[in-house]
Amino acid sequence: MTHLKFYKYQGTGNDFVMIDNRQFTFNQNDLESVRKICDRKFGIGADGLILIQDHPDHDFEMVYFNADGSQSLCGNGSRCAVKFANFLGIIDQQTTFLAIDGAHEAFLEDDLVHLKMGDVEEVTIKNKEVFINTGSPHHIKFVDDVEQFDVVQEGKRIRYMEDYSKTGGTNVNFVQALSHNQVFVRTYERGVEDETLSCGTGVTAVSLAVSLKNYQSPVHIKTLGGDLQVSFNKINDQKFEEIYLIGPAGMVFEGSIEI
Ligand SMILES: N[C@@H](CCC[C@H](N)C(=O)O)C(=O)O
Repeated sequence: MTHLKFYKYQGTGNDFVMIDNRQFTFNQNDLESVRKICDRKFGIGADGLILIQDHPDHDFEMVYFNADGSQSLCGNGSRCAVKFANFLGIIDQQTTFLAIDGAHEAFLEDDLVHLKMGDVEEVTIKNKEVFINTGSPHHIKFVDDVEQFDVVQEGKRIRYMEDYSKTGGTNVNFVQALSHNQVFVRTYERGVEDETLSCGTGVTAVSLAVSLKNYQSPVHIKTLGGDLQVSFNKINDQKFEEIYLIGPAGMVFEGSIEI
């Protein structure tokens, strides 16, 4: 048994167990422990687990796991990692850190984390639905009343659709237009296999998708866990640069667990 110190963070309700792993106290190949720690009945409970580690060329490295132990880019998790790195004294107000999809810049301003996402070079449209990879894969479906929509049932169906199953599946976002430049988004997340209260890479993909319907940067996004903004430079309908995911993130509690 090992005594592991952890911190619990949330970014618009997407919640994560954070571990300062600069001394390699947690074995990143121990996926059974990742799953146990994230379990809401037998562990701490979280949508994902994040390790903060030293890196020779960047301020830090963020290693992200979904609750089931799989890995991908997490936008909200990255915003929490920036706040955690600031709390640990690794960074001040701005940073460059490494994530699974490459280096990301970020800065803190007025309690919001501004996270620079990777450029997007491909937008796929099929039957009025959209697919965009923003570091993680996202299917986007427009609905009339997202509050009443069965996100879990329809999300599960699309997540395992044949087109996606060959490439590891997809996250699924359901979007309702609220007013000009505002949308309400609910997301079914792969790796959590449930709806989460918000998804950063998801709302980023949605913002780029609605720019094809003449929404302008910054797009304002309402989620069940709070409000986010996404700003971007649209080169054309396929190509986007200078993409920023902007929103709050913070520590909820800290503690230790036996693993
Ligand atoms: N919650 C995340 C996305 C995490 C990764 C996703 N579940 C996947 O496996 O693709 C976010 O805020 O971006």
